[in-house]
Amino acid sequence: MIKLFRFLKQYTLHIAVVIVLLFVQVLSDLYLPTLMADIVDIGLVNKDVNYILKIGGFMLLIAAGGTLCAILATYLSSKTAVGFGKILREKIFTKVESFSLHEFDKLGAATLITRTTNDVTQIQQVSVLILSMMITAPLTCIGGVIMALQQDTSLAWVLVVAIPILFGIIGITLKRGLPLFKVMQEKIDKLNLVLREKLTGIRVVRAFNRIDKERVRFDDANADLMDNAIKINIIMAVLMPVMMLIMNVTTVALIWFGALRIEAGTMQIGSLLAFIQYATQILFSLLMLVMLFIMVPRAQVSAVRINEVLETDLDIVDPEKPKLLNNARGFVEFKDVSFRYPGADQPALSNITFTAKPGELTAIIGGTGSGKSTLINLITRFYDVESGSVLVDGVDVREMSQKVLRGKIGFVPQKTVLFSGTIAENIKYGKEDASMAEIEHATQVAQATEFVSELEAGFEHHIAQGGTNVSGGQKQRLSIARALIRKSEIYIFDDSFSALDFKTDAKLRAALKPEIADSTVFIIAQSVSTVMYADRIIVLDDGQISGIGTHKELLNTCKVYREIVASQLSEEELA
Ligand SMILES: Nc1ncnc2c1ncn2[C@@H]1O[C@H](COP(=O)(O)OP(=O)(O)OP(=O)(O)O)[C@@H](O)[C@H]1O
Repeated sequence: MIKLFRFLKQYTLHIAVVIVLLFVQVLSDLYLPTLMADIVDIGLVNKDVNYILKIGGFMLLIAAGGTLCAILATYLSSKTAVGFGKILREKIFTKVESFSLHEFDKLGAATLITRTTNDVTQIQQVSVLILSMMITAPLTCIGGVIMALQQDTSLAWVLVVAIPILFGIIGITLKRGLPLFKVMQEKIDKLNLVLREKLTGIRVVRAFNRIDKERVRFDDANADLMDNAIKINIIMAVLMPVMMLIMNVTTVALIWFGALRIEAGTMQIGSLLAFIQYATQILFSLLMLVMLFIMVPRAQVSAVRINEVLETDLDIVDPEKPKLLNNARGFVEFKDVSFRYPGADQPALSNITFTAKPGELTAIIGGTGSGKSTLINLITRFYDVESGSVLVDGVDVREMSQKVLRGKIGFVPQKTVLFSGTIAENIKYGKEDASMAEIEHATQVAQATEFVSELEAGFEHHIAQGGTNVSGGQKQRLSIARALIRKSEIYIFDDSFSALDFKTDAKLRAALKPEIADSTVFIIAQSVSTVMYADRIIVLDDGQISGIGTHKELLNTCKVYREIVASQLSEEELA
């Protein structure tokens, strides 16, 4: 957790003020019992009303000052902790944003969400405790012992007995409680994972009548979390009364033995009362330390989880001195590229070499899992090559800034993603400052105008989270419009026409042609009719290029292509 405290730098002044305020508060708390003893032993014994009023008034002032310090300290420490939480969430979010797809896959969305929310909250809560108790508890404890001994040394043995018992109980609590606290976050993670999967896959869950099974899965995770929380609560439920019992027994012992000393004339009543108050303060401060000992380890688990995110070595980073690109606009070149997903035995792509120029349409075809999307992911630098190089405008993509690279690309992913917001906002996602005319034009080319104009709110129609309130084909067209509005040098359509009917597909491709005529275009498609007019068709088979050329050339030279064609086109079309 100490590592995380480096983010508290901007709150240094706040923390310093809190320390001073708490110091003053503790001093005032420690001074009050002594004053009270004076009132009893001097004021009451001598029936000196003036003295009682004077010291009483002084006590009121001191108490008011202490309270004011406590309020201010609590306000500042809460402000610091909340600010700390905000900084941590920002840091995690920024880091996660720079994750490569591999790092996302490794950690998973569910735990990233828990770490950004629940784990940060743990740290936030414990920071308030640390800020107040780390100062107050030890200071009160040490100060209390000194002040108590000043009142009477012979009763100190009662504390000498009580404190080790208290420490014994703290030890047992920590031994039993710590493992439970440590797994708490993992159990919350598990619950989030199940919940997330269930909610995102709700249609499949329903279609396959798996609601009951999924409920059991959720209930298991939920009950597991509850069981753990109950075990923790049982420990806490036992701990508190036991601590109170020790405190009360200590008080009774002090009164008992103090009374004997008073009777013997070796102690005054005021001193006993003050001693009892100091003993209570000492034991309470130890109780606060226990709370700290309980909370800190749990927050420590959260801190480790947060640090794990913050310290993740990024696979894909910008070079220190990104190369500037020459005037070329959209040249893409693969030079003997091989790539393997982390942990995979077999490479997903092997020895891929080709060049694509502006004005050219390159189509990629191949069976499922042949590496088509992987090839595209290397152009956008979602992953880095294992060997060889991918060049854009003559520069290795690893040597240019990711922002510049992706600024050149209009990408339509295989799995369409829309964000909650209006249709216009979703299209503008491709170009923030796009005018209404540009939005309308992109929509027109993507063949989405008709369905948008049929909507009551038109471009202001609200897209639900995940784009669930539009059809698959409509989503695809909006996602194409979003890419087109960028006027990119390189366009990538990853199986982007699959949800369109034949007529819309033909109309869209005709409208698309002039729009992307000067760009380098990649189309991944399963159907021969989509790829047959391409300038270059790359036929992938098991991660390798089994043929490259035009439709005609491949019919003569590539067996795999001929098989794909034969499975899709009729004899007449083939002829
Ligand atoms: N994130 C990943 N981690 C590990 N292996 C992966 C990952 N993504 C894809 N693969 C594997 O890499 C190979 C190529 O996958 P890719 O998605 O590129 O195929 P594709 O040709 O686009 O398939 P499809 O037409 O079904 O979309 C497959 O064997 C796949 O299982």
